[in-house]
Amino acid sequence: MKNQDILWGIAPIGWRNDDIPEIGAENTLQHLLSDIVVAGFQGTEVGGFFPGPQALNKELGLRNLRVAGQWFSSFIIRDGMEHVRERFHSQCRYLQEVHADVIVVSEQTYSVQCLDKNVFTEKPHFSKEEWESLCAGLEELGQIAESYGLKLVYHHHMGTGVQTAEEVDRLMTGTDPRYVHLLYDTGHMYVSDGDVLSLLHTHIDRIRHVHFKDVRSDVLDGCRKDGKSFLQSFLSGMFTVPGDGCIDFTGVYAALLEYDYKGWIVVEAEQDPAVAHPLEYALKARHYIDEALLVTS
Ligand SMILES: O=C1C[C@@H](O)[C@H](O)[C@@H](O)C1=O
Ligand SMILES: [Co+2]
Repeated sequence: MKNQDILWGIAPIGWRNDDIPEIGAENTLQHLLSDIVVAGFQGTEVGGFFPGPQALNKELGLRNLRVAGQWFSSFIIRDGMEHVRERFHSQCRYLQEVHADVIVVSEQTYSVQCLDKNVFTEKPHFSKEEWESLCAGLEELGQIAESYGLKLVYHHHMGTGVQTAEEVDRLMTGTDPRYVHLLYDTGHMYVSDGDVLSLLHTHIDRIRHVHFKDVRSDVLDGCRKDGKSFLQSFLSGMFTVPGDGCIDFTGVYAALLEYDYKGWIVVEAEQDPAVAHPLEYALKARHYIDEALLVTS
């Protein structure tokens, strides 16, 4: 059964968001992890508020949960590798101790992800030299990750220099497939390019981690029209859980199975937890996965 090669997770981002740490701050680790068990997921990703490895392993073990990975903001272009390496080693060490599979890297040089700028028109573009240093730096980080038993998966992201399918192509072409893998995030690709399947078909050989994020198209249109920032857009409800928006996840999931994808699919839907009840949305996602994806595969 191909389904068994896939682990289903849900990210803490619906409960608490590292991009705006004050929202959902009342949600404790124990609360989050217990909600994840109630909703029937096998694991999660590490949030900024998570404790050290010993305390985290204890809470995970009590609930039979696993950690898939954690986000790492790199500034290879802005700061150079000498400033990135040590921080990367330290995060890999942590992830190894909590038995994670991937480290999720996003180059944040010139990023408008957390700035009050129009995310639809003000994304950065890297020069030829910047692309070269980014690709070389990521290859080095990928080798470091391997030495800790982790895969470096690159996260294409709205408002950054690696956002569009064309930019992902450039990154994949410029890096060694042994060390630099790809995280496929449906929500970011839909908002950026309006199409989620092309990237999947083109780069399936590099995809080692998946984020299932859905998009409310009416909210997206409004945010685009109003020139909202990334943070304003998600607070307005641009993203939601799979099955609740406009992306056809049946096609995406069928393609992943067809290509024999093995690894995590993590539901990742950042919304304001004061508006979208995190457990309610986690259950909604689980119901959709069970009824629309798993029954037909
Ligand atoms: O994987 C992710 C991590 C978040 O920090 C980010 O802002 C979100 O959009 C995402 O896709
Ligand atoms: Co993501």
